[in-house]
Amino acid sequence: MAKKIGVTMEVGNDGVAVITISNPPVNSLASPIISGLKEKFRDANQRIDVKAIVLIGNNGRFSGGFDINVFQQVHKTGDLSLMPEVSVELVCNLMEDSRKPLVAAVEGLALGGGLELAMACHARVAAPKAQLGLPELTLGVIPGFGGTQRLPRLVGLAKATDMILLSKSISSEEGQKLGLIDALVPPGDVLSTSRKWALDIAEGRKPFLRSLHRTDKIGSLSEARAILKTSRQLAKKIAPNMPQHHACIEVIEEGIIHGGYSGVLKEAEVFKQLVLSDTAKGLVHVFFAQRATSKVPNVTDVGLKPRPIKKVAVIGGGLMGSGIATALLLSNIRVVLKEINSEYLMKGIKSVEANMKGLVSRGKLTQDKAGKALSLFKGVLDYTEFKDVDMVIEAVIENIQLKQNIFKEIEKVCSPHCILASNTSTIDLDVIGEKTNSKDRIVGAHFFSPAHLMPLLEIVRSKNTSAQVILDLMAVGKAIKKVPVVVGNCIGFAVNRTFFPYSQAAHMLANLGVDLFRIDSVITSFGLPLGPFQLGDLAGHGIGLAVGPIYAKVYGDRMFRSPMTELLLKSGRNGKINGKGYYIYEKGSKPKPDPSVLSVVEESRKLTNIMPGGKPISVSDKEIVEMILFPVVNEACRVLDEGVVIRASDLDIASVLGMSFPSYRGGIVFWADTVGPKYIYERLKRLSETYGSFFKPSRYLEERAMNGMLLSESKSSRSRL
Ligand SMILES: C[C@H](O)CC(=O)SCCNC(=O)CCNC(=O)[C@H](O)C(C)(C)COP(=O)(O)OP(=O)(O)OC[C@H]1O[C@@H](n2cnc3c(N)ncnc32)[C@H](O)[C@@H]1OP(=O)(O)O
Repeated sequence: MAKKIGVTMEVGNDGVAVITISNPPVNSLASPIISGLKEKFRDANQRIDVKAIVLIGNNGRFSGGFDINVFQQVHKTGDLSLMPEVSVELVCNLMEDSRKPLVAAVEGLALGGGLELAMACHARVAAPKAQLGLPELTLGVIPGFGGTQRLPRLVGLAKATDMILLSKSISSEEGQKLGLIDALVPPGDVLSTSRKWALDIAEGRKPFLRSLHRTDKIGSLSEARAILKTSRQLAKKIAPNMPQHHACIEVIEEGIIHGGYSGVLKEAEVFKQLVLSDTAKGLVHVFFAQRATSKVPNVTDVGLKPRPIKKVAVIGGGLMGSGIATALLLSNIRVVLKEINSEYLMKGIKSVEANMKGLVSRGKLTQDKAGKALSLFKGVLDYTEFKDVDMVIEAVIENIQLKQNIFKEIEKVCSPHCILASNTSTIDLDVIGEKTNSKDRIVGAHFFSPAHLMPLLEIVRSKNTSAQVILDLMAVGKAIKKVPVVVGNCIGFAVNRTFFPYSQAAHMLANLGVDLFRIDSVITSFGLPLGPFQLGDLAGHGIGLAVGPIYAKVYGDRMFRSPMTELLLKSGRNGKINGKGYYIYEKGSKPKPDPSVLSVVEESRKLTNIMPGGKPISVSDKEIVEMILFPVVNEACRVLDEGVVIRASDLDIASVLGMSFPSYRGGIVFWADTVGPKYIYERLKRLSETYGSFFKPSRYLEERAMNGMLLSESKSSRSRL
């Protein structure tokens, strides 16, 4: 059925014109909506039978904001004229300065441009629990329909900068307390109360307030300057590599100093500059890429419905198992945690409790909700409870035989429709399920540590996994607030496989004589939260040593073998777990580089003996980034070539959410396309001539570079999914 897009106006006997935005699913402000709004407001202002106006969104949602597809069009074409004129012509002139009062009837959500339209109305009536916010900075732009000016005037400068800089939305209940919402009424009364409110303004019973003209919440200039100073410090901390936060503060300041209208004009100018920034391109790409992950051919488009998953068994109460159990419990899914003895079981239970406590102490969870979640939790030592679970997630150590035995056992004790998932990060699913007759029910549920906090869930599909099982796991992933990305079966799957050269390249550079702390600092300046050495410390070097041979078996042609990890472990450094790795970890303080680790590095350098002429190489920061991340891009090319992901943008999301690759760079493939496949190919080729096959460009990269194609351009469907 075609979507009904447009703006309608109905004038009631009471003289109130109700203008309705219809653009499912979120009533985004696409170009036809904007021209429709202009037309209807003009019309309503001219008609003598209209005394007042109510603006509402169809189907219980006010508006999700400006149509983000238009940003994408602008990015593709570079044509800024695709952006309609809204801020002055529609919002200031036709709405806020209208002679007839205008009330926003807010239900569901008013985000971005949606909230900006509501703020240009002369009052706002809302239903409970509506979501209100200006999330534009997450798209690399600033609010562009006057939000930078009107929000501070309605809720105060401190709250407004907090909401805008952190893209934090609030509920209509909080909005009412702050003065953003004038009346909170039951959902069924929103329209009738709005009509009445509009007439009350028209007939002088309620004030005719124009947000942009208000000054009562702004405070004195010196107070405002103090708040903006704090905001600048916040922006520096949270977004050191992004332009929109600082730009937004400048625009807000303009309005404080020179008045709201001057602020609106500056906002429009800065908005246009930012739309075309690389940051906006990356972030808008990530917005759509994330939504694309929920479209899986032959799974989500074949009429299947997800089955309810109410009870899950988790096998193994270690770091991963307890994190997974926590994530499930937080979404009201019953969990039985199985361990092999009571000591391990107690440890697992305590970890889950500690996870909950951590969330409560950081204000992310109420004590009451933590208590409720824990009431759904049970520890067990045998399989009795498994007979009625809907899904098992195995999260034991990476040992093939152990996993094979567990799957053989659970196949017997669980019902025939129970999903059998493994949280393995490296082992082939076909091998895990080898001893069972249930290959269609076996699936990978690869969480990232800490599993109750990290947002990515890699769903690994073997050639036998059924579409229903994939769909069920996708639904569970969404229910526990993860972003599920469906990937194919190979060693390391999409994320760990793509990033396995990350630490190896770092080891190579360190063995070539580059300071390891400098490497970490260059990579964090690029935008990853942890450099490769600190990341190794966090994961624990024991794990690195254990999975190394598994990767070497299949990707041996492009491995750099460094003795550093072994030497590190020999010197008693396992990373954060035992307080000592490349860095020193002390409770309550930030990790400190440990100069004494340099003797380990020296020993490694002696053993590898790869420094040309025995002397450390000299490299720029840019070269460090290229030597660390281009091999990652190279592996991403192989992942694309082999069809391990459905589409290149899935790998972008997986890299952003699984490896914290900076979202403003759009993910690993998007970033590589920005740098240019030809440039990357040529750099890798030269590096491989100097330093060997670790850098050898893949066939996919070479083909793309030679043909002038982007890495993300899809070719024929060689997907293994
Ligand atoms: C000038 C202005 O200041 C600039 C702006 O207004 S920029 C836009 C600001 N608004 C936003 O950032 C809100 C973005 N949207 C969201 O956060 C969420 O979509 C939401 C909270 C509105 C709804 O969430 P949810 O119900 O989970 O649905 P979700 O899957 O995200 O979206 C449903 C569909 O609507 C689309 N959509 C959501 N908001 C959209 C928007 N503003 N423009 C275009 N499409 C949008 C999504 O792409 C998705 O499409 P698909 O089904 O084809 O994949």
